[in-house]
Amino acid sequence: MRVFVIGAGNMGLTYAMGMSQSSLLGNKKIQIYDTDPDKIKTLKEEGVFEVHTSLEDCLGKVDIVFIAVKPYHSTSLFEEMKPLVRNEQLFISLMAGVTIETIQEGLQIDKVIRTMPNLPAKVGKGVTSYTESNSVSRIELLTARHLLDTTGTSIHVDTEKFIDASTGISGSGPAYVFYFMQSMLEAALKMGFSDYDSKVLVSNTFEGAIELFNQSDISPEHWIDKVASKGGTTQAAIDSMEDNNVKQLIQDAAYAAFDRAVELGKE
Ligand SMILES: NC(=O)C1=CN([C@@H]2O[C@H](COP(=O)(O)OP(=O)(O)OC[C@H]3O[C@@H](n4cnc5c(N)ncnc54)[C@H](O)[C@@H]3O)[C@@H](O)[C@H]2O)C=CC1
Ligand SMILES: O=C(O)[C@@H]1CCC=N1
Repeated sequence: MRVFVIGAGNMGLTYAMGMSQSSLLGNKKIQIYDTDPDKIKTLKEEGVFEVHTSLEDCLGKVDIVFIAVKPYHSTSLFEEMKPLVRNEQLFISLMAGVTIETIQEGLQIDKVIRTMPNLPAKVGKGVTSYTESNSVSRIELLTARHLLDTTGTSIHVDTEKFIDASTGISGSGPAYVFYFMQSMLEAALKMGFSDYDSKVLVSNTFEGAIELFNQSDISPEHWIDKVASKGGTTQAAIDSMEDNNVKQLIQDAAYAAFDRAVELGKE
């Protein structure tokens, strides 16, 4: 199977690396293309992928095309791709907001899988939601799932609304976690800890909490109860967050990302 990735950025490279491990490729390398000459040069030197400097020599010959450019580059990219693509090919988009219909119309093709990945895919801990156009067969869907799972885990959703919604939860979500971490790091520094000690305190707190959560069926709310003693320190912190409506603010932020994904689809 010949797999081609367009856009060798955070996501494109991450998926290309993950998919390189897939048995579905046989002995073929992942093919990759980017418009940035510096990236092309580095990728050629590394020799992991079959690197292309134009679409003409390869796009028509591959089976699956991953599109991993920024949404605002999609219109011009589609113009360039359109004369070179075939309707039997499967297109898998990683782009936030860009709808299946836009991709079908832009490329004049039928088979599209729209996904929403996230950055922990870089370390094999990504989560990708995906949905497909009507003409994608069951076997193509299974193949796509296998490829997506090379970077972590995936969930199938029935409609594109859930792709936009998962953008607000898992796609943008790592940034919310980093925001929380940054806030805790800044608090630790203000309290007088060194950079190193602040990082150890914060990263181990996150890692330990996630591990506890993953190893049980207990909800985060109940875990909070296990940390908080009546009238104690944790309760003081949670009361402060509740008084400041932090939970609602986080939910508002997730909805802002969801709404922005829907908006991007209309631009
Ligand atoms: N970074 C993230 O955490 C997530 C990103 N996404 C989506 O993934 C897509 C890519 O995002 P990133 O990888 O973060 O962006 P990036 O900026 O790291 O990578 C985009 C790459 O596309 C290349 N490019 C631009 N125009 C091109 C063209 N016409 N042909 C070929 N290559 C072209 C750029 O040179 C760049 O290397 C976006 O659509 C974004 O919505 C989705 C979920 C998470
Ligand atoms: O911020 C963005 O638009 C992309 C989509 C989800 C994460 N990064």
